[in-house]
Order: sequence, then structure tokens, then C-alpha cells
Amino acid sequence: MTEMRDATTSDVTESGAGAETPRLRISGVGRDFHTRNGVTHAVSGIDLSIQRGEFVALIGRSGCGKTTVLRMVGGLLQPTAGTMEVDGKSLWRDGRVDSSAVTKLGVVFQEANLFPWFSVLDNIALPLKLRGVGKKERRARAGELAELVGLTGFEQSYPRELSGGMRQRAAIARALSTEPELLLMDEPFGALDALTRERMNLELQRIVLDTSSTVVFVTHDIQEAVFLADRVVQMTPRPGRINKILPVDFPKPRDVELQTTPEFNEIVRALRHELDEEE
Ligand SMILES: Nc1ncnc2c1ncn2[C@@H]1O[C@H](COP(=O)(O)OP(=O)(O)OP(=O)(O)O)[C@@H](O)[C@H]1O
Repeated sequence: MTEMRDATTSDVTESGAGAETPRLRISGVGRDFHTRNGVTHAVSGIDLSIQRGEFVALIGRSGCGKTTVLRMVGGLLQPTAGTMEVDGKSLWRDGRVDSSAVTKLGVVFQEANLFPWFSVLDNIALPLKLRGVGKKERRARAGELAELVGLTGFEQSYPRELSGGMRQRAAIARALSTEPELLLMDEPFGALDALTRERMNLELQRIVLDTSSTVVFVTHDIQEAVFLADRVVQMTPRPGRINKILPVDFPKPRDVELQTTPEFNEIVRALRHELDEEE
């Protein structure tokens, strides 16, 4: 039987005595938005610790604050309450984001946000260029990543010449180029067709295992969350809070066949049931 844990108790063991410093620690984090119509409490009281090498998926209904959490972790949005630490160091201090923490992050959002005047290869290589990696090395690395995401033959194309899914794959390759310690992904495969999405899931799993990356992955797709994650965090809206945290203990690497097993589908059903309960 699948065991769901209440969010309130989930962090106790992780932050207990002797535990290693988590890659990411979110404590009591909230974010309000002041609009013409009043205040929106987008998220409130978020507590979550993520260990090195852990893959955590955030799921929940539209508007429950998943993107808001990811943007705060990514240093793009300041929390109005609580603290965030990357490797034990505050991400935000005196209203400013710690630039040394941000360099550890790789970010892939819903839109690819490629530079239109750069080729695919130059887009993928850009973070390496900004870090001073030599031209030959960064082009070789970008070429490998282009192959990895299925863009071989399109290295010299410009973003406008690619489909939406191909642009997104280039954005993923770009985020992976620096082998980030914390990879933040917001529905990165939402625009891809089902087969490409499945392939990207397998490739992402392999890359994450190879690089021991820590990942926070937002998705609407429960199956995708359970396939990829070590823990699935389910949020509820108004204000956005963590409702449940579900460990997924299948060994890795996982094969697509896993998705046909009763054990896998029991976890998917349990999460779907939680989401249905909200209605
Ligand atoms: N810049 C903003 N200004 C005002 N309200 C905002 C802003 N950004 C988000 N919100 C509000 O905060 C809440 C959470 O939004 P958020 O985009 O984080 O949800 P989400 O779970 O990522 O949704 P989706 O699954 O649709 O992407 C929503 O009520 C949204 O309207």
C-alpha cells in the first residue's frame, strides 16, 4: 500500500541531527502579490528540504503556486516570508539574491527564451561562453548536448527555424551545459509530443544520474512526476501550500515499462485521488 506523508511531518527526519546540509532548504516561505484587486497570497508556509542528488517533482492544480515557488528558488522572485538556502547559504539577503548561489542553478521554464540572433549551437554554448570556456571546448560540448536532445543537424539553425518542441529541447541543452548543481524545470516537456516527451524523460533521467544533479521539476503530468521523481510534492491552492509529500522508491534508472506495473499505477492513482479530493 502506498503511504502518503503529511507535509507537516516530512522534513523532521531530513533536518534532524547528523543530516547533511541539504542542497536546498525552504523554510516558512510565502509570497504575496499586491494587485489592483487586493492581495493574492500565492504561496504560504512552504517547508521543504531537498538533498543532493534528489529529484523532486511539484504537482498541483493550475494556480497552486508551483511556478511561484520555482521562481523564488531560481532567484527571480523575492519571497515575502521565510528563508531559502542553497547548500546552507541564504539565497536572498537584504532584498538581494546571492549571485554565487545563482551560478549553481540551471533553469528551464515553459518558454525556451532562446536568443533569436544566435544559432542553436551558440545558444546552447552561451552559459559556457559567459563562464570563459574556450571556443573549441564549448562548441564540442554544445554539439554533444545538441545530439543528446535530438537536435543533430540543426546546430546552425536559428530558433525561428525550429518547432516549439525543438526550441524547448535547445533550452534544456543550454541549461545542462554547465552541469548545474540544482536544475529547476517548469513544465519543460509540456510542449512536446508524447513520444518525444517519453524520450526526453529517459534522457533527463540519464543526465541527472550521470551528473548527480539535484532537480526540482514542475509538471501537470502525474505519470511523468512519478516516473522521474524520488519524491512527489503535491500542492493545493488559495494560498498555495504543500499538502502531501509522496516518496517514490523504485530503483533507478527506471525503464518506461515501469509505467505498466501495478505498483507504479497505485502511486499515480493515490496522487490523482488527492487532487480529486480538492474539488
Ligand atoms: N506576478 C503576479 N502578480 C499577481 N499574481 C500572481 C503573479 N504571479 C502569480 N500570481 C498568482 O499567484 C498564484 C499562483 O500562481 P502560479 O503561476 O505560481 O501557479 P502555478 O501552480 O504555477 O499555475 P500553472 O500550473 O497554471 O502554471 C495564482 O493565483 C496567480 O494568479
